[in-house]
Amino acid sequence: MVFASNEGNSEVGVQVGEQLYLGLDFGTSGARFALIDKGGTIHAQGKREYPLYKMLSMQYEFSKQVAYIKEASYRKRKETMDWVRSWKQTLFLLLEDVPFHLRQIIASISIDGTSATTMIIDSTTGEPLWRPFLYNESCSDALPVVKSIAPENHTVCSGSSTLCKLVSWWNSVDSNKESAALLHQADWLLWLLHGNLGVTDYNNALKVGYDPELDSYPPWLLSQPYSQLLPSVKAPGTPIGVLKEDIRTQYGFAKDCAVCTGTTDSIAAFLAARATKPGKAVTSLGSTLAIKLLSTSRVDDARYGVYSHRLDDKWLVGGASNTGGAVLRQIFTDEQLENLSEQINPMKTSPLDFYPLPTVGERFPMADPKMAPRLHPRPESDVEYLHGILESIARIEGKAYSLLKDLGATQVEEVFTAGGGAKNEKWTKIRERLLGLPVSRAIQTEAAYGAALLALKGAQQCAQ
Ligand SMILES: Nc1ncnc2c1ncn2[C@@H]1O[C@H](COP(=O)(O)OP(=O)(O)O)[C@@H](O)[C@H]1O
Ligand SMILES: O=C(CO)[C@H](O)[C@H](O)COP(=O)(O)O
Repeated sequence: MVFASNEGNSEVGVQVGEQLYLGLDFGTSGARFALIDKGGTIHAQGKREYPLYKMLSMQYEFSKQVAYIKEASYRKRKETMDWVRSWKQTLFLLLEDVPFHLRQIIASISIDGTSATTMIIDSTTGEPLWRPFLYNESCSDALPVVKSIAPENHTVCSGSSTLCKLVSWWNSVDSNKESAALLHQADWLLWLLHGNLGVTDYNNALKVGYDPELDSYPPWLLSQPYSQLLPSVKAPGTPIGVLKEDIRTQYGFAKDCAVCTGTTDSIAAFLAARATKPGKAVTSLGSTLAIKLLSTSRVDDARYGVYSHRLDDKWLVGGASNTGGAVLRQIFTDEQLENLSEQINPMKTSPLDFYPLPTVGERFPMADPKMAPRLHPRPESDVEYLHGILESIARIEGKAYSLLKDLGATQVEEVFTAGGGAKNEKWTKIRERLLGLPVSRAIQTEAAYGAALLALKGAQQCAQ
């Protein structure tokens, strides 16, 4: 646990009667919180790695001859991560990390999670009926069915979409369908706090097929038998209820502490950067590379993994590549990254041409579940190797922004960086050289800060 509080730091004292707003970010490799006041000053922040809980999972294999077999042909039991237990534990550890004396004046809470991380739960108890489908998992078995019902190149026409995960589950089980419901990771964590099942936000709902322009699920989706599992959709930062009484008393939060709808991690990172003009963009260099460009025009094209999230009256056009920090972490420790980066000349072009992926499969700017990582030949020098990887990831970023322009989005004119990679100044310079644009570290680089801004938005709605 890394914990920072501004306790004792006089200039961030809390004024009498002042209230604070808590944002929680459940990212790929860990979770964080940020506690802010209405002016955006941070009063406390912290992070937790996910505890590693293992569980035996039923690995269903299907007969290749029968598309929708009623019974699994055989089952393998293998050890797998118990994400549900890990996320739940992390949520309450983060609440414990919030300074006790500040909890009483927290007016609202919001949470962001990884996009398309899909949970099938019991609609009465909220308990999971199945293991979660993670954000980058591809359920391509469902793709033909999804493509047969959705408009051509719709956002859901990707194996990693929430809808493909829902259809894959629906076609692989025979029981529990009538009592099942779908939630996203952030929705389920928020439910643990407020207790009202079946609510999501229009950012998380995008990849199950929600249309943020119509502000509804489209008819082609509502006519499907599994549409009964879909949650109701509200704008991000909408108050859903207040903190459950048992949690409130156990942790010492205020009686009317509101719990508000959340968003996805890369949208929260965009909100944190507070980029408000079309043409401004945020690249989240976390475990993945997620791009969000503020555009006056909407662009959706699943052939390239491009989709548009709604942000009030504009569009956040972009996508998420599987390249990014996860590949770096497979090869280097954070300390090695720091030391090796120091020795890189960012003005020198690396001759190495890689496509860094942590495993097979890419989502954006090419949607290719079979794309293999390319990280060889590895040079003798680790400095040159890291330089080649950073430059190759920057080239992918450049291709992504060019693609968005070619597809009709507002031309990018400035890029802010969020996520763990934002601290790497040499990487920033490499990216600036390749993008030919101003690239800088966002003032606030943590998605948790964006989630806290959503909590602030929700509290202001409560006050109206
Ligand atoms: N100095 C650095 N240069 C480049 N990448 C870094 C550096 N330090 C950490 N990272 C990368 O940042 C990533 C973690 O960023 P973070 O935003 O916490 O990820 P996430 O929220 O997606 O789990 C790691 O994958 C790590 O490789
Ligand atoms: O890569 C990811 C996890 O970090 C998510 O896919 C990322 O959140 C992108 O999804 P969205 O654009 O819907 O936020």
